[in-house]
Amino acid sequence: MPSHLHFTSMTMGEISQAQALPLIGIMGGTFDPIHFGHLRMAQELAEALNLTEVRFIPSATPPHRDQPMTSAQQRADMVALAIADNPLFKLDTRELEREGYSYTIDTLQSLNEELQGQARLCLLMGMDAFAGITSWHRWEALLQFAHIVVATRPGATLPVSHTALDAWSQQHAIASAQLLRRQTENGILKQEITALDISATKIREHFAEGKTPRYLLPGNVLEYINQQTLYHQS
Ligand SMILES: Nc1ncnc2c1ncn2[C@@H]1O[C@H](COP(=O)(O)OP(=O)(O)OP(=O)(O)O)[C@@H](O)[C@H]1O
Ligand SMILES: O=C(O)c1ccc[n+]([C@@H]2O[C@H](COP(=O)([O-])O)[C@@H](O)[C@H]2O)c1
Repeated sequence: MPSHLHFTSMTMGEISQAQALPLIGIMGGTFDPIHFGHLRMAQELAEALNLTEVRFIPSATPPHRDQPMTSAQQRADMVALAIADNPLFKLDTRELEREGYSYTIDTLQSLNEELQGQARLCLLMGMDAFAGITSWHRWEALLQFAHIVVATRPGATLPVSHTALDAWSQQHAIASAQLLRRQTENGILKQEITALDISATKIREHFAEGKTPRYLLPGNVLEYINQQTLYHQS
């Protein structure tokens, strides 16, 4: 048995019960705006991990960046439009209903309380987000509430060796999606996905330069942006 599997304190019955629980993907983001990079990542991770649903959770007040150009409600509206045709994808607005910074740990804690042990959580993120995770609020406690699944992203690299993040990643590494399903302790899985070099920053730049970001994001989201004249369109 690999050394990172710690089954000793659980009975076989408890282990198979944990393995049978549905896995829910948690896709947090600023989504300013949501684009095909987010949607494709959620789809591929859902398939790789056999997730029963993916919850898109727009951040109301992101802790580590400037306040977004659009309101939290507008970003949630765009997410709702983008995921409307996918029964696997759900919008969760709990961060819009909370005061103060939208810390992920608080979100995971409230989800776990709500689920009452009837499902397990997988926190989905791109490699760029993972590279900065040691600056997150109570980052080392995140694994108490969810697995962390890190998707590859063009331009983003693995943590540099001999850092706290590198040590943590190695200590909790899960080798494959199949092992994640079987593992009772939360861990960190790196998952290769189709490389789509799309970012919300680039999309906002397209608008600023008077170019169209068509084909980088869903058509109905682009329509909404145009209707609401978001992103400094003249
Ligand atoms: N093209 C992509 N490939 C893989 N992961 C992505 C991609 N775009 C976004 N993500 C991931 O989705 C999550 C939410 O990202 P976010 O809403 O900040 O989008 P972004 O495109 O990175 O935005 P911005 O350019 O404004 O920083 C993060 O975990 C991020 O790493
Ligand atoms: O909890 C934190 O301290 C924290 C710090 C930075 C980012 N996050 C979350 O990470 C997700 C992706 O963030 P971003 O800035 O890449 O959109 C989003 O859900 C943020 O709320 C969370």
